[in-house]
Amino acid sequence: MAHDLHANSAAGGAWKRNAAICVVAAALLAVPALLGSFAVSLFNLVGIYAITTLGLTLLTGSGGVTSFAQAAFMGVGAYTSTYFSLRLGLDPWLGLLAALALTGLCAAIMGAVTLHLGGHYLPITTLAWAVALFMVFGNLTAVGGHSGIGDIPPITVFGFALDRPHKAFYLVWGVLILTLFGAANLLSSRQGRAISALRGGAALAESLGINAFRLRLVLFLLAAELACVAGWMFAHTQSFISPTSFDLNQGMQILLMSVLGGVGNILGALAGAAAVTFGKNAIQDLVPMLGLNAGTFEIVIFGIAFILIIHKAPKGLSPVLGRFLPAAPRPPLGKGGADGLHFTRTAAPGGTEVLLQVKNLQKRYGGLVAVDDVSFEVRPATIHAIIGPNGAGKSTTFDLISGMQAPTSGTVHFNGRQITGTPARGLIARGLSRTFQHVRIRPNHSLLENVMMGAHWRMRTGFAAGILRLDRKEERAFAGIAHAALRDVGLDADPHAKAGNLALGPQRLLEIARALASDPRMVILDEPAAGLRAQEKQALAALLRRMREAGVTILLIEHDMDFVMGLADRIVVLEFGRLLATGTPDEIRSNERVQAAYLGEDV
Ligand SMILES: Nc1ncnc2c1ncn2[C@@H]1O[C@H](COP(=O)(O)OP(=O)(O)OP(=O)(O)O)[C@@H](O)[C@H]1O
Repeated sequence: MAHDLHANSAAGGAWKRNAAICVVAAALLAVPALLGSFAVSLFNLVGIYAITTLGLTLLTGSGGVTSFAQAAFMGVGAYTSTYFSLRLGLDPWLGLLAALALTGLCAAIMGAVTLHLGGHYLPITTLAWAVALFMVFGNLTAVGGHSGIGDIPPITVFGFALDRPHKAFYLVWGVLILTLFGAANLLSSRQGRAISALRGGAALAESLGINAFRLRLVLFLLAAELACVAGWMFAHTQSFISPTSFDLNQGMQILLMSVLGGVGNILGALAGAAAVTFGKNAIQDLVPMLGLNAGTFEIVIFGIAFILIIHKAPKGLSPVLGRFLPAAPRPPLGKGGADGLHFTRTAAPGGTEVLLQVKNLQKRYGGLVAVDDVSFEVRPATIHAIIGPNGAGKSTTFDLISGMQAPTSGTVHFNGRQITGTPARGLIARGLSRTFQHVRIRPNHSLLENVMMGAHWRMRTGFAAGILRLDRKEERAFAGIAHAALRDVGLDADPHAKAGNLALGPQRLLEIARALASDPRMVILDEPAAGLRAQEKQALAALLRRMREAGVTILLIEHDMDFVMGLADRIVVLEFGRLLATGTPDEIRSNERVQAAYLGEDV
C-alpha cells in the first residue's frame, strides 16, 4: 500500500513537472511573436548570460572553485570569431571552432598552473586574467581596439541568416535549453556526484578514487567553453563588441547572476541572469530621469546587492525557485541486492594470510617523530583496533596507510602488494575504503546518492555519456547496490531522504554504507563511535561484527575503551609514536606497560 502511495505521488510529481515544462516552453515560443525587437534582444542577452552563468554554477556551485574570468572567456569567443568572420571572411561557425580551441588552450594552461595550488590562487589568477585580457582586446587594432568593432555578420543556419533578434532568439534559447538539460543530466550522473564530492573537500573525493585536480580542470574547461559559446553568440547577435563588454565589471556581474540565482542551482543560472539583465535595463531607464549617471549607479547598486545576498540570502533565489517548481522525479532504486550486499573480494581465499602489513613505519615532521618504527599485521576478516593516548600517532598512522600522507620511511603492503606512498585515490580500487573522524557526507544529496559515491570507481560513465543520459542502465544497477548497502546498515527506510537531515549516529552509518558500496576488502574507520549514544554504539558494534562475518576486514581508531575491548580481535597500542603493545583485548588489558600508559583510565 505504502509502495502504491509512493508510486502515485511520484507519478503526480512527474505529471506536474512535465506540465510546467510545457507551459514554460509555450510561453517561450510566444516571446518573439508578442514582443518588439528591443525586448526580444533583452531576452537574447538573458539567454547568453544564462549560458555563461551556468558554467559558473557548475564550477563554483558544484565544484567549489570561484572564477572571475567568465566574461573574459566570453571575450575570447567573441573576438576570435569576429576576427575570423570580419577579417578573414570565414563563416561564424568556423570562428566558433577556432574560438573553442583557443579558449580550451587558455583555460587548460591557466588551470594546469593554478588548480593544484588550491586556496585562493585560482580566483586571483582569474582576476589577473580578466584584467590582462581587457588590455589585450583594447590593443587589438585589427578588431577595433578600445573603441570596439561593429558590422559583425550574423550566424547563418542552413543558409538562413539570424540577422534580427527575433530570429536569433531560437538559436540562443535552443542552445540554453540544451545546456540546461545537459547540466541537469550531468549533475545527476556519476560525474555529477564526483563534482559534488569535491565540495566535501579533496580528501573525500580522493578517498573515493576521484582525481580532484583533473576533475577541477575539466570543470574549469567546461565553464570556459560555455562562456566562449555565449561570447560567440553575443558578438554575432549584437553585431558590435568592445573590450568593456567583457571587462572585470562584467565578470563581477556574472558572479552576481550566479550568486543571486543560488550558487549550484541550475535554473538559478537563468533566474540570476534574467534578474540582473532586466535590473540593469531598469537602472539605465530610470536613473537618468533623476539626472544621475546610470553607469555609476549600476556599480553601486550591484555592489550593495552582492553584499546583501552573501550576508542575508546566501542561497539566493533557489529557495523561491524550489517553492514554485515541482520536485525532480526520484531516480529508480534499481534491481538487485534484495538479499543484501555481496562482497566479491573479501577474505580472498588462496590469497595472502596477512591482508595489511605495516613495517617499520616512520613519519617525521621536522624534529618531531609522529610515528616511530611502527610494525603490525592485520589478518583478513578480523577487527583490528589502534588505540593510544592523545598525540600517540594514531591518526598519522591511519593517514600513512590510507595514502593521505607519504611516510618518511617504512613500508605498507596490502593484499600482497606494496602500497607505500600510493595516493589515496589509488587505494579504493585495491579494496581499501575509509570513513572520516569528522563525517564527510554531502548533506544536500540523498542517502542513495551519497552511497553511490562509494561505487564511483566501479562505474564507467564519463562526462559525455552523463550529459547525454546514456548511463541509465549503469545507474539502475548501482542504485540497487547502494540500496542494498543502505539496507545493510539499517538506513533503507527512505533512501531518497536528504543526508543532511540525519543525526550524527546515522551519518556515521551512512559513511560505512558508502564504504560498503565500494566492494571493499578492508574498511578503515576513524573514531566511528565518537559522539554516538550508548544504543547507537551497540548498533554500530553489531554492524561491524556482521561485516566481519561477511569477510570484510576492519581497522579502526577508537578512544572508547569499552567499545574496543568488547569488539576487536586484536589491538595495537601506540604511545609517543611508538608501538607499546599488540595483542588480544585480554592481553592488552593485563599488559603492565599499557596500564601504566593509561594510568587512571580503566583498560
Ligand atoms: N602535519 C603535522 N605537522 C606537525 N606535527 C604533526 C602533524 N600531524 C600530527 N602532528 C603531531 O604528531 C603527533 C601525533 O599526532 P596524531 O594526530 O597522529 O596523534 P593521535 O594519536 O591521532 O592523537 P588524537 O587522539 O588526539 O587524535 C602529535 O604530536 C601531533 O601534534
